[in-house]
Amino acid sequence: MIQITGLTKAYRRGRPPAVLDLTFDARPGMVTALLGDEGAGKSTALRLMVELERGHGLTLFDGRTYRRIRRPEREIGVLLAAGRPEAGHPGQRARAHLRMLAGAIGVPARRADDLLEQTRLAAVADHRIGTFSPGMHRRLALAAALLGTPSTLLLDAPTEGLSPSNEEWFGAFLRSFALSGGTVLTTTRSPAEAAALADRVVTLDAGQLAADQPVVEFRRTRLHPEVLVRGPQMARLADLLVAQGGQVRRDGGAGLAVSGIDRTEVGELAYRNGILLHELADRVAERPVSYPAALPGSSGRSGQVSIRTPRQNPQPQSQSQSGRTAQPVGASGLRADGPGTAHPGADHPGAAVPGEQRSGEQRPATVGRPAGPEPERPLDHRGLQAGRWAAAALAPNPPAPAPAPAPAPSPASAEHRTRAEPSAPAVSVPAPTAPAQAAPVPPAPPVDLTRRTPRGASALGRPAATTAPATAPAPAPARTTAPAAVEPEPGSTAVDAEQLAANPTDAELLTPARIRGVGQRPAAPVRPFPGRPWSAATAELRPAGRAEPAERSRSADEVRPGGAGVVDPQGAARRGAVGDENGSE
Ligand SMILES: Nc1ncnc2c1ncn2[C@@H]1O[C@H](COP(=O)(O)OP(=O)(O)OP(=O)(O)O)[C@@H](O)[C@H]1O
Repeated sequence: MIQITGLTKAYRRGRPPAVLDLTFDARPGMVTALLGDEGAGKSTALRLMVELERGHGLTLFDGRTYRRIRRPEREIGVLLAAGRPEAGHPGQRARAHLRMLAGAIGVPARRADDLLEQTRLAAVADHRIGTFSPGMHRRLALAAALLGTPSTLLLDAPTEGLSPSNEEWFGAFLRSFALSGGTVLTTTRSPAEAAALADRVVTLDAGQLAADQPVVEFRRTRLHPEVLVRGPQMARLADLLVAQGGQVRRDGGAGLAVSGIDRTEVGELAYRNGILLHELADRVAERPVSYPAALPGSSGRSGQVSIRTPRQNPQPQSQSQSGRTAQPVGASGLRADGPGTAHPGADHPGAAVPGEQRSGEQRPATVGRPAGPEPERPLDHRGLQAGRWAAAALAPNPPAPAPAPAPAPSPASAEHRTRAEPSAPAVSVPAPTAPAQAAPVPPAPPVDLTRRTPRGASALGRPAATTAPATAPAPAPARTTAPAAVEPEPGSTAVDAEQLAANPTDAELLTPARIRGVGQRPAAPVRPFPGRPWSAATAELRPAGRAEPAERSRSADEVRPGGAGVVDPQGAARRGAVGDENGSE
């Protein structure tokens, strides 16, 4: 299961974002196509998901962010856009390349051979990658993505360069992968391809979600069949077709696109009238649409991300002091708030409706997506949501309202921190007895993760020194230091703050800075030769007679052998040798 929430990326200030507040799910057992024109933001979205790009938002793979997966190569197969990284070094042979990758991830070499068979590359397995066609590159890259036997595939334009027969093979492969329970998210520019490959089609327009539809709905609203006919006498044929009740429009110089009359009839009509045809074919055309109002069926899930505090968590099945029976919750600590849609954690039947505990009413607890086809939903106006998101990101933290007394969180909440296994059934939390003197705990506001965390603030978005209001008696665990509750915005995705408090790595991980990016600069300069005094290392690398004061701070580049401003003849010779080796391969 891939749960994508509020992905946003702006490459440059003042330019429209490449991806804005993108929120949708890709579910197991299904092929989900991310469809969009050139530059719609598909590749950027995929790169954000696997944290190759800095940005806002959150992507969970079976409840974990990419960097929290211990061995991602064994769980997620990634194929990025063609033209960026080629399948491998042009001088290397396909088999050797795949075996090398297999060794790197601890997979037996025979898996590489099997995948060469599966991807129809066995015949060219010992050819150099540099001699491969674009389609072969794609298949080799797909084989590499499959090496770790992943359960999830993220594929960027996987069919680019494939021949029609290999496209067919690839479609069948994706279908069988999904049927065996795998999750597939693949991008495409072609609506017809999306309709052919996918069970669900998510349409991106200029970086924003335009529609999220089951494929049947997509076909109905976005595609229509037509007949393409070409030849030298198209004007005459057009008159005949119109007389027969068909709709005809020009397609290129010597072509007609005909709807309302099937291919056989068009062919027969042309034959009876002695009209020569060069081409006669069925095709699927895209209906012209104006985004976003024309498209129904967006997921309705909001891109807002906020941390849910313990107070706002529905409690596990236990008798609280008030005598109410609380409902079991999902394992991942992430909930569905959005109208009619589930998101992180809410796939478990039994996930409780947020607000139940606040209102004190007993309501049916299940908010997971119902089995069977999804009901049609009104279009979610993304622009409005995005505007709210931007306003929230810019606004200062809202003042906390007065604290409201509430029952203490149950010890069963420790159970909730258990992560769900991929496609695991609902986690039914046992019903422990609530502590006899459960103290009321003041609730804390949800924190918008899309807002920058100020320096010195905790991962929950407020200074760690914030103290509990007087109404919160002891015992006071760290999380009870939160101020009063703020109603989460309907439709926001919530993260269990209790989970974050108990697991500092998670808390750290979910800070906006971490979600935004990777590759922060190290605080201290890197020493070129660990163990040696800094000044000695720099002196060794500096040309004779050009000594500098030892205390001068130098960047890692300056002191690295071969770095800028450094003479390192041995290093240069080594680099030359490597270059020759590569060239001669
Ligand atoms: N590294 C970058 N720096 C600046 N702008 C970028 C960068 N990468 C992508 N963009 C811009 O972001 C937008 C989305 O690009 P992206 O590659 O994600 O689109 P795409 O839908 O994958 O397109 P295509 O189908 O052509 O691959 C485009 O306007 C593109 O120009």
